[in-house]
Amino acid sequence: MIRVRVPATSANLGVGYDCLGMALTLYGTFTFDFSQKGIVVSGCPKEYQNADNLVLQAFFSALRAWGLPLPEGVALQIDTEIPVARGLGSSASCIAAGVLAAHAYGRGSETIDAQEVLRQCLQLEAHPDNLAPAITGGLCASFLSQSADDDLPRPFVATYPIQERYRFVTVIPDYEVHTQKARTLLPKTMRYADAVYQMGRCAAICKGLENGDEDLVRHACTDRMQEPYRKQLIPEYDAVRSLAFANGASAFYISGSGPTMIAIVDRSRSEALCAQLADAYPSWQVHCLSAAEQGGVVEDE
Ligand SMILES: Nc1ncnc2c1ncn2[C@@H]1O[C@H](COP(=O)(O)OP(=O)(O)O)[C@@H](O)[C@H]1O
Ligand SMILES: N[C@@H](CCOP(=O)(O)O)C(=O)O
Repeated sequence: MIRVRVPATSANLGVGYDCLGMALTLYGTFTFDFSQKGIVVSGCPKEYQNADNLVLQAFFSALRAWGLPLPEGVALQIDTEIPVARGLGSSASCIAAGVLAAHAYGRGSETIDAQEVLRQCLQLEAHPDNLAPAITGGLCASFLSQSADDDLPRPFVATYPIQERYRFVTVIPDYEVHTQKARTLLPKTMRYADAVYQMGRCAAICKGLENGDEDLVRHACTDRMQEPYRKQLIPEYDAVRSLAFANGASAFYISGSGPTMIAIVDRSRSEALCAQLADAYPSWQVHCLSAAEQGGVVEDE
């Protein structure tokens, strides 16, 4: 039996499209039992209860890539707090869980090489922004680079701890947005001046989250690259944003490709803000989360 716990992740942080992401204290647990033949999947929506399940795809593709023996059967039980297609990295959590389980299954207690695990995960999701923090925890700035002797692009990840004072009030609408669809809304090119606007903010928000500079975070967290195009998928975006700022938020952004929205706030104001948003949207989930320092782990039985 192998059990893997993986955090939810919030990609982009508004201004870091496809390169920033952080782990949050909301978790999925994936339990693999190899005692019987055949494939059984439980604990997830019916449409994923089959051998095409993303967790199993990641598990088997990693075993094959590493030349490790395959089990004759897997019973996979999924217990997750991470909602599907809401912008909290459910797909990355599935992929990270599958690859970490393959490592534990085939390589036992051998030390995990996070870069190799991430490289394998990238076979199933091309952008590392959710996958990097799902594996390493914290706030990650990531990119891919391929030199002449690399067969595949190599991921590089800079990890920042997040100041304890911050809370991430996470507002999860009761409808889905699929990442592939949200990506089709984005333009193919960007003006030079907008790239300059974006780069400074993308670098600065990492420092502001690390050192607790709320004012820096507030001014850095204003995106021109994807939020203006995607907010049309979230009819309540403007109202939620206004309510968040009226109740003490320092910054506000669409998590990943949405529809979840996150208000960054000092912990002293976080419970009140959470209560306001939960009152305003009673059929939605509203959580007051912290940054998760730890990424995916194989738990002892
Ligand atoms: N428990 C699960 N089992 C299998 N596949 C899942 C599970 N949860 C999510 N997925 C896959 O991830 C997809 C959602 O990913 P995506 O659209 O990127 O949204 P997000 O990652 O923000 O939740 C689903 O359509 C499905 O393919
Ligand atoms: N950078 C990606 C992130 C998608 O995150 P998800 O949690 O919505 O899958 C994007 O913005 O498309």
